[in-house]
Amino acid sequence: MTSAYKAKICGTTNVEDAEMAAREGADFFGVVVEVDFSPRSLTIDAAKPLFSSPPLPPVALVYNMASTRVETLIQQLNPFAVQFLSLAEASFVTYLKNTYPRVEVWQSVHLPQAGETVDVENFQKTVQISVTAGVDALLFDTAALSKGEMKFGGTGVTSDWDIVKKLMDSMRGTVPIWLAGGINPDNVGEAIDKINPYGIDLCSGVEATRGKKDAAKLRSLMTTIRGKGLK
Ligand SMILES: O=C(O)c1ccccc1NCC(=O)[C@H](O)[C@H](O)COP(=O)(O)O
Repeated sequence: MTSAYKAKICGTTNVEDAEMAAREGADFFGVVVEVDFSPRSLTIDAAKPLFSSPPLPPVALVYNMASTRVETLIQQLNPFAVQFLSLAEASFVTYLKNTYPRVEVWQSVHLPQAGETVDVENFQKTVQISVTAGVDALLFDTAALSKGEMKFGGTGVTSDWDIVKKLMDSMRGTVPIWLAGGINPDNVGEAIDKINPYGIDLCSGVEATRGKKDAAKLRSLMTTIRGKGLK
């Protein structure tokens, strides 16, 4: 039996944390690759040990990476999926799907933090373009300012879950939709109850220190996720 909700432990920087995520029952781990605004980012070379014999399907996250570099990443790391933090061109998504059929293409969509205005229609259009282009999954995350810089992920900040629900409900049944942004062991139950996503993606909410995961937080998170239903 597996949990009804998937869990992806992201911003993984070392093999020990990937193994810990697997032991605690997560389904995927994510590695941020060559993203300058992320303190958890690794170069392709530094990421190789995490991808060489992974304990879970590994996802490589990229932001505005040149298309040739994305192909180098795929050839050198052989990820389960490439997750675009910036909007991938529809033609590039189609090209990747045709050229590397075993690699999934995931697209992050960043909403402002809770309390800020959201152009829902515009988000719906963006998301529809990605789905039509053939992405395998969508991740609704939060973009937020930190120390004067806009960060597209790893913020530890939630977006407006009522708006996420509205967006998600309008896309339900197209591709799996993940919820990310400021989720932690204390609010994951409420997030699942409210949004009913395909899966939960999180990073800072299960860290002991920046870039290092915490076994107790991971266990607590996974206990709640598993308690939300079995299939
Ligand atoms: O972890 C980072 O530093 C990071 C930076 C830029 C993009 C993504 C990043 N992390 C990976 C993720 O996809 C996170 O799980 C997601 O953004 C949610 O992060 P958090 O709010 O910290 O749970």
